[in-house]
Amino acid sequence: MDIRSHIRTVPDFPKPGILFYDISTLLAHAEAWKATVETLAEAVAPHKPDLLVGIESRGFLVAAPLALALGCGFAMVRKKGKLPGQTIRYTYDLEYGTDTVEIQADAITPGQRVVVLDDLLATGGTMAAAIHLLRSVGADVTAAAFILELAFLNGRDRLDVPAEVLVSYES
Ligand SMILES: O=P(O)(O)OC[C@H]1O[C@H](OP(=O)(O)OP(=O)(O)O)[C@H](O)[C@@H]1O
Ligand SMILES: Nc1ncnc2[nH]cnc12
Repeated sequence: MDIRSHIRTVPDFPKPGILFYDISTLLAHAEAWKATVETLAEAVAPHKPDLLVGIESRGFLVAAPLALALGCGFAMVRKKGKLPGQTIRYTYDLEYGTDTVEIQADAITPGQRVVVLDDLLATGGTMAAAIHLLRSVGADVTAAAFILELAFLNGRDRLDVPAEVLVSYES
């Protein structure tokens, strides 16, 4: 299955000059989406996760079916202000401004092996922040995994765990 051919690119979204990589078309194609989840499951399984974590929101779409395929639990890293109970927050720099991610303090059993999922690796800032947050609640983060990476933005350089990627865009 050619997963790349099911990812749509949309110019000038969300602002002029940005090429948006849209996974809606991949999600809508039953066979391509099934192959995506199965291929990611093969890539992630060797990292032996106890738990998968998805980053809001497109990361949830990837991590939840993968957790079912691998027989793992699933936990959420969310944008701030959306999780009940005691939470831990981490604020990180974006190209312009800052963003804040949050997790429930009891989402991880200390020492659990965690693989973090997102749809797309761009600058790596979001994934690096999620990994920082997960470690602060005791996770042993063994890998990050993505459907696609924008390799020309060098997001892997911001990660200190292996990154599993199905489709790489070089330019
Ligand atoms: O590597 P980075 O430069 O940090 O960018 C990647 C992040 O950007 C997108 O999320 P977005 O904030 O657009 O939210 P969404 O998933 O809710 O659409 C994408 O889903 C990643 O989480
Ligand atoms: N170019 C892009 N397309 C889709 N999602 C993104 N998140 C960060 N950069 C993106």
